[in-house]
Amino acid sequence: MANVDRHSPSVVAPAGETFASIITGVGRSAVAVIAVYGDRVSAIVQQHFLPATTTAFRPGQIRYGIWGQSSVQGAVAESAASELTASPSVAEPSTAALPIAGESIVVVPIADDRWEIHCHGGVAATDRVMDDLTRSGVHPQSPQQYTQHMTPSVLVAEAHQVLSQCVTTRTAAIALAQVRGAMVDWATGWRDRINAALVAGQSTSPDRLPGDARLPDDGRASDFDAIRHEAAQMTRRAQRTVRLADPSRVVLVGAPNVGKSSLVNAIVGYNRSITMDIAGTTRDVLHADTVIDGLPIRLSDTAGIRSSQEPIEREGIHRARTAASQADLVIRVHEPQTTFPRHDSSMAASADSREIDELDAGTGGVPVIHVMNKVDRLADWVANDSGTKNSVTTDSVTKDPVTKDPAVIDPDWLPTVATTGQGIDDLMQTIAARLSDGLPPAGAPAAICPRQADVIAAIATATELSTLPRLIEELL
Ligand SMILES: Nc1nc2c(ncn2[C@@H]2O[C@H](COP(=O)(O)OP(=O)(O)OP(=O)(O)O)[C@@H](O)[C@H]2O)c(=O)[nH]1
Ligand SMILES: [Mg+2]
Repeated sequence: MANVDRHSPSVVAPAGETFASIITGVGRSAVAVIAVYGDRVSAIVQQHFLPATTTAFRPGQIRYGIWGQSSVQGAVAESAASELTASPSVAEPSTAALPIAGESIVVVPIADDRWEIHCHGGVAATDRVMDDLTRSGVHPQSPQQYTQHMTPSVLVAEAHQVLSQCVTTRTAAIALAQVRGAMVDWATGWRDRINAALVAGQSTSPDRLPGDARLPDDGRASDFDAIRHEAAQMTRRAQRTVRLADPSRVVLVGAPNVGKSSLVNAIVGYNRSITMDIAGTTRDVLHADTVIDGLPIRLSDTAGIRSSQEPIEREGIHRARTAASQADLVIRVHEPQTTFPRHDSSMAASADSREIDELDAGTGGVPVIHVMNKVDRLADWVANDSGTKNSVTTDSVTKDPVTKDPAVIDPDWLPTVATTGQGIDDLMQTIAARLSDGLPPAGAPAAICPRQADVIAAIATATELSTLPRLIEELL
């Protein structure tokens, strides 16, 4: 979580006072961030923090160490405090602050007057740090009061709001980068550059379109392309970043009995869904929340898709389609029997495959991971069927039923056995990797609410350089 942005909005705390505020949602996240700000922040934090290394504290560092109650109280601590405050940017760590029973934490000096303490997100750990700070004369404040102390920026206020709702370190890190000013810096940087370009270009051709080969490149065209390119990238990511506090929606869909519920149970590690060797077991959309690789995820198990006249099953299938079409990621589950079917020209079989085709069409645009479940049955299925009109050869399967031999399974499909856990780690890693594709890199600007996403989308599609300063002001 501790990625530092070079430039960050400064705090405006009353002279002589120091404040602390838990800026992540207490008990919601695995890691809590406590902002400490004001004149004496450096001295006070060092009364309690013993860093792992003894180099001087500098803004922008990430320092690991132990948080423990200081054995030094009163006048000694105060005198150390005033010395350190005199030259905070070259402060030597206080060796006087010896921890008694310490807890591993991270301290990040953001600026001379604003540090962050990253500790365990539980109530006990945050209470302890806040109590120690309060005893050292720090005034506890709510996140709202903290935001009021920040240099007024609607972007930072919005980021605080989102940060306090994030439940995992990965998502909180994205919001924290915005609290530290990633988006503010992006917007102000571009505003200054574009204003300069507009002033410089006033005497030439201010309405020139970017990339217009007939006009000489005076730098404005490439600036215009570059900001729109960056905004377009943020717009693509906005689908996910405007919902940082919510889990990613991962929906399992496929024909009945392929093992969707069994896969959900294998991923979450407990029997969330009923599984049974009867097609049509799951009737409604069932959710299970989990965290994979630091990402909050809501897995949705759904009814198997087939042609059915039964009203409850039909409604379940309708809900499955809707969930899949609104997903961040679809896990399309197959099994050997449905993937390599015997030639069955019955009305029922073709009606079922029409339903499945419709499902696949309805999830067009949503990223999909294909899973071949029940690969333990692959050899049996083909062997029992050898000599019939099956579409795979027995030879290619019996050699190694779990192989990703293209003759057996599409190489991009993940083989699993939900009932034994085989392939589940791979599946979870693939889910995390696909969801991470849509997230910004550490410290990058991100549109973290619909208002920001709308303005960024307008910047991405702007047709004239001269409209950008107004849009950027709107964002700020
Ligand atoms: N051999 C084998 N059996 C499996 C595997 N995965 C699931 N099963 C079994 O297949 C049957 C159906 O599994 P479910 O998880 O209920 O299938 P589903 O896709 O949720 O079925 P519906 O809810 O009816 O759509 C159960 O008896 C499971 O124990 C697997 O990888 N190998
Ligand atoms: Mg099921």
